[in-house]
Amino acid sequence: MARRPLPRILSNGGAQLARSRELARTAADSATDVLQPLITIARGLRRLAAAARRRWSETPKDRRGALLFLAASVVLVVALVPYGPLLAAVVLMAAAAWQGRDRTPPAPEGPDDSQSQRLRSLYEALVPYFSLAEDPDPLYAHGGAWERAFPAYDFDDAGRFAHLVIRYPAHFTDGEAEARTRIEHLLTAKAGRGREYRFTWNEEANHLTVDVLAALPTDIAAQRFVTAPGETVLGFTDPTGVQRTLPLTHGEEKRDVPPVVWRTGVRSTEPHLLVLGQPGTGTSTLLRSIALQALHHGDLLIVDGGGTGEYACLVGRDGVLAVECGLTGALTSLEWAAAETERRLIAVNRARQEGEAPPEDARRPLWIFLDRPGAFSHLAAADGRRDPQSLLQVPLRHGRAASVTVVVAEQLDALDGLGDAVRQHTRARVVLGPATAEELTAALGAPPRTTPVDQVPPGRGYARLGTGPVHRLQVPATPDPYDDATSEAHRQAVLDLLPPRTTPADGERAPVPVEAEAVREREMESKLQELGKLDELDKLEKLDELDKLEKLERLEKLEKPAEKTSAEKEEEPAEPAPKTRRTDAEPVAVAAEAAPREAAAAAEPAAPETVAAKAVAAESS
Ligand SMILES: Nc1ncnc2c1ncn2[C@@H]1O[C@H](COP(=O)(O)OP(=O)(O)OP(=O)(O)O)[C@@H](O)[C@H]1O
Repeated sequence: MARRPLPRILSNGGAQLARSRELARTAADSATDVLQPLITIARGLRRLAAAARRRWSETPKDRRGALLFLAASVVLVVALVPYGPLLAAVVLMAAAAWQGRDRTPPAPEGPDDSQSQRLRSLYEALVPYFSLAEDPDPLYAHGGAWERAFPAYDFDDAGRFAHLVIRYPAHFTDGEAEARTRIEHLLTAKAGRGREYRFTWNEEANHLTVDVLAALPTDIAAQRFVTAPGETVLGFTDPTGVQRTLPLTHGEEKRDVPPVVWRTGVRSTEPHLLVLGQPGTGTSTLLRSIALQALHHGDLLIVDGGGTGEYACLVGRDGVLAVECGLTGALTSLEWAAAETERRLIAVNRARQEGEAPPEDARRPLWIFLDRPGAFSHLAAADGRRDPQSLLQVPLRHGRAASVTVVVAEQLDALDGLGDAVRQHTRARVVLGPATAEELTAALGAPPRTTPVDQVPPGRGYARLGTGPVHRLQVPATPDPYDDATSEAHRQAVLDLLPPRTTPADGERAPVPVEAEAVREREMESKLQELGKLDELDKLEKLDELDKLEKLERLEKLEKPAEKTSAEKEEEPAEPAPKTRRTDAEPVAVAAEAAPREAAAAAEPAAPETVAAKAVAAESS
């Protein structure tokens, strides 16, 4: 059956409604202008009537008769006098017009004393920078008129500058970064530190505009953002920075907030991301936020050099191929990722040559997250093994065509330790936490247009996509749900976004019947006694049952490899076992973590995952 088109109001209703609203607003404005005298007279009549009513109610009852008589006499006289009614109407209208006039007191013109004082002292401070000895008509001179130099200004309730336009002489070298920076430093100091300012230099008009920026919202929790496939929300920024807003829910409330959206995939010009920041500034949180968004359309591989278990909530989730915390696991996974990128490239090229669409398993986005690669590089160098960063070359170079995206997070001071490939190919950059203008320029490739401040909340920083502008950024709160310090609302928000677990998490076991569990626990305790680890029992009491069992298993693991000779170790297969998750029509369950884990345990006998993780943390601390 042929489908009937929607009524026009529904198909392009948005534009029509907007136009109609605009027309209605214009008509209302014009009508208000034309009818202004009538409105004033009506308002005046209302006020006169109210005054008459008040007078009547205030008059004592015994005098009301006399008042009524007086009013009636006046009406009679007016009626009898020639042109009396006409004159009375004119007088009444005039009185109403006078009473109905707009009585809002005009805003006081010009600044008050303290504001004038501020403007004058700022003017005097600028004189050495903007004056020239041989200038015949100086705009800036000691004791000169600040009114000419500051054509517009605004103060906040605390009496500090909120907005300021500064005129400067044409001879000022506004094209030189150092000259501008000098002025910006001075203005930041004079206008009050601890606030963020945006400086807009209008070189054509010789104007500098200074705006104080409001703090970015820190109360936005993780949630399903309304974005297209291939779009990732890094965080939120100023409304002037971007042309789009995202509808968000905040408890019961709904609001629109301007996002910083990063586009990945085949058409992206900045297909990989580098996140930098001081420890504790929220880099892992940003990676977790991106991972939760990426999981809707793709598969993830997470390699965590921080070793603090920040990604434990993702282990075994549908779409999460692996979460690696040890060096061997990291190397194995990244080797697989490099091979998978090559496989995808070949598949895509073959499909193109045959004039067909690339196969689904070469198009499904694959995300590689590498948190703190520097820690692994250090370990690998100490152990004489390959630097995991070198395995990122292929995904970084060819990832775009193969729908492979790399996200690297590193500490700001370790920027130089990152490999060339990482630095060259991560054209999307984020810096979180306090950073100097020089550090920001080195990391982002351009200075921010706003003044960095020393005290910022976690998740606050700057983002730059390719050669675009530097945006202020606040990452949505996406805490580790297993962290005790996480609030219940934020924990639930993250848990709601996690896909179901399809494979047992690494180290997890199927629920053990209660009896069997008790037997295992007895076994464990006797084993600990044998090992002379009785003091450990105190600590273990605090853990729940499963944790105890897990610990026992790790102890067993620690014992076994120690018995092997190094020759035996070399004989063991170190062959990587790729954890492929096929995404074509016949999905195969994630080739569970077990295989690579076993390979990892075999190839790295003296350092099982947790030990390696602790070592990494110790190395880096
Ligand atoms: N956007 C955010 N909103 C609210 N809290 C945040 C945000 N980002 C981080 N935090 C909080 O700040 C703390 C540190 O965050 P996170 O662990 O992500 O930092 P990090 O830079 O990875 O630090 P480290 O390198 O020490 O792991 C955590 O308690 C986290 O909940």
